[in-house]
Amino acid sequence: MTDSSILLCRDRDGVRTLTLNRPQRKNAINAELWAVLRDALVAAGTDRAVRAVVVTGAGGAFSSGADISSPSDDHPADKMRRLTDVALLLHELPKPTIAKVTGVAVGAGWNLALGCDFVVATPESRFSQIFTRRGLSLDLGGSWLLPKLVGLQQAKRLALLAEMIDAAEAYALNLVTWVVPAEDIDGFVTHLAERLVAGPPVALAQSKALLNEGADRTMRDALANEGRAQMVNFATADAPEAYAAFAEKREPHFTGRWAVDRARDATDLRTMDRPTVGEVNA
Ligand SMILES: CCCCCCCCCCCCC/C=C/C(=O)SCCNC(=O)CCNC(=O)[C@H](O)C(C)(C)COP(=O)(O)OP(=O)(O)OC[C@H]1O[C@@H](n2cnc3c(N)ncnc32)[C@H](O)[C@@H]1OP(=O)(O)O
Repeated sequence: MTDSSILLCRDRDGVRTLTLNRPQRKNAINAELWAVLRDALVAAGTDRAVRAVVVTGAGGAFSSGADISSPSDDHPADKMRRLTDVALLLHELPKPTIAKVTGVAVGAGWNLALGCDFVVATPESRFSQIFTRRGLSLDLGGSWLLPKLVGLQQAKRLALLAEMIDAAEAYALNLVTWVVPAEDIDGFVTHLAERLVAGPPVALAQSKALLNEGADRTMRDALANEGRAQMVNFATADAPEAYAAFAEKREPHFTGRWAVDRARDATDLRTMDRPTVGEVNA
């Protein structure tokens, strides 16, 4: 498990919590923190004991985006590659991700939160696509995420005007999933993560990928993708377990293993071609 003083990694009951830990800079992300965050996302994606990931910030802020306190000497292209790596790893992580936002989330800091599957914020949280105030434009996937979440015109309003908005407005714009009182947010996120950990890992990963890709597909292609995903789900032990649990009127216990060889994990979908049922049962 990757751990460093600027990114804290904590595991509990299948939930890995990654905490940006540069509170003196509102958790601004410098070159070192981009690199550590990238490694932590790779580790979370491949560690089969990790069933859900929470990303948050220390010291009452989520993240103030890229560190602009001093011009770093690494090449801008290297910076952009690091941001690209983090954005894609987060987007394609085959596990549910939750951004727990207290305080500010601006620039790449906000898009780090939006790159998670769920955003939980407090009423005091504040958000800004602040880039243009720094002579920059959107990054960390903001140009893909914002139009999908709020529509093109509101995305341009947020990006071109770089306004600071509060959690209530962010929620109204579908940019926050839940707004929770500050005193309740830790318990809320813990319970949400527990619900996700109890789910079928393969089906959750498939559902996330289908929805991430679905909006850009034709209905015909989306249905074909759903069929392929369902074939994989049916090849795991989780589908028959769910049916048996229903018949026996009990809660299912999902493992994310193949039906034929229950010792084999099926959760490492990213590193293998999505097999058809025939291949798995061969
Ligand atoms: C292929 C070729 C490509 C070429 C491209 C070249 C481009 C180069 C590559 C660029 C890659 C990066 C892309 C950019 C991503 C971004 O995220 S840009 C946006 C950066 N972030 C900001 O501009 C936010 C700056 N901060 C603020 O506006 C405010 O701090 C706040 C977040 C609104 C909070 O305000 P407040 O609560 O009043 O706190 P402050 O007192 O302002 O801050 C407390 C201390 O923290 C320091 N700090 C805050 N934010 C940052 C930051 N982002 N970087 C560094 N330090 C920060 C702030 O200075 C205070 O410090 P002290 O004064 O020492 O107390």
